[in-house]
Amino acid sequence: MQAIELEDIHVSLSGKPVLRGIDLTIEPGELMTFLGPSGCGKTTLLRVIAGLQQIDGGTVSILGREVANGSTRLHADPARRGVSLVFQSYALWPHMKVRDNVAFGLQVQGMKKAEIGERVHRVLKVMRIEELANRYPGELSGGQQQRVALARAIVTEPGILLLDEPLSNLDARLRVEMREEIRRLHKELKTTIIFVTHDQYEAMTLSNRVAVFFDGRIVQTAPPRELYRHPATLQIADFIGHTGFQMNVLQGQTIEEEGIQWLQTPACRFRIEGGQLPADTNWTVLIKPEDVLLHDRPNGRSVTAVVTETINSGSETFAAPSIRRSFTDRPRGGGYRYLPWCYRTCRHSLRMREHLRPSDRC
Ligand SMILES: Nc1ncnc2c1ncn2[C@@H]1O[C@H](COP(=O)(O)OP(=O)(O)OP(=O)(O)O)[C@@H](O)[C@H]1O
Repeated sequence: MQAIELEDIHVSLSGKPVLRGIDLTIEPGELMTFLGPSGCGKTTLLRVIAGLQQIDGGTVSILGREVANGSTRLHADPARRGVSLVFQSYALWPHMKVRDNVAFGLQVQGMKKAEIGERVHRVLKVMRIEELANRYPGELSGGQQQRVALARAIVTEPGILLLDEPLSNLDARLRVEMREEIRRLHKELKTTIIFVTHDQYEAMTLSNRVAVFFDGRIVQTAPPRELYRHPATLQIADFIGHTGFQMNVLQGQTIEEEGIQWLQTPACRFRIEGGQLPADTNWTVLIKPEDVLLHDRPNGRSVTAVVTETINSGSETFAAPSIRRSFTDRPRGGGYRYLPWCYRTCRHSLRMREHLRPSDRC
């Protein structure tokens, strides 16, 4: 049985289509992220699953039970879907102590007092906030409030946990800590988790699978590594690149010389290995900055270039090597040709990282 099955979900808000035919299956115990630029419909889909948003078309099933159907107008109550939602704003009750905030959901369920006490204690321990039990939300830091919100969501032991950008209000360091916390929770509780974010780093480091949204549609669903290595479209390739540094995009054509097939681009040419491409066809070549390796002397397969600009971000130096000539025998015209961005991490080359300067040869 699947944890969640979405079939051809359509939602319009104020007459504007916001979800345009979403199909998605999430397996039990999966940690899936919804990733995409602002306004592409991630939160709306999360609200559809939680039951906070009616659908105009399609069906939603949770743990094998249909909970929404656009044709029959079925819309199961959010409280009866077995899901728990944590919003971007923690929405803790300010007049209640941490212990009471966490206990609230169990009280609503009519659980016995002794059992509530035991469960709350256990969850506070899991979230490592036992010592905060008697404080009010106003006496907590952002990260601590976030943990309380998560404790409140998991105390009812939901089969499915929905997290809507839960880390966006935290500073960089707390984000890393909370990410680890969510990963640990997922491992320990084996809950199905959907995590909404527009931060690709968060999506790539947290999830088993990522669903990439653009304009109300899911354009690719894949494990992070596959998404990174085999993006389905140029748009995804660009979105999943290094923040702030665009992918190098080259137009190329297949050519054949002495039985060897090459992909010729204005900057350089690539030998086609492991198969054949159709002859004399045009291709778009994507080169990730991190796949361009800098060497301080030619090695027979390298392209001679001059580094015209570098940007240092601390752990990495980005370089724009300008290629003077193609390494083919047929240079087309003189001068500079192309500026592929590349970057080096200290893992690859400490020396280059430290000594790289504009005008260094690479
Ligand atoms: N109540 C509403 N009425 C009309 N339009 C809405 C409403 N809520 C959301 N929208 C629109 O629906 C689209 C999708 O919104 P949604 O919040 O799902 O996007 P998102 O991908 O989660 O964005 P973000 O990352 O910024 O939170 C947006 O264009 C938004 O303006």
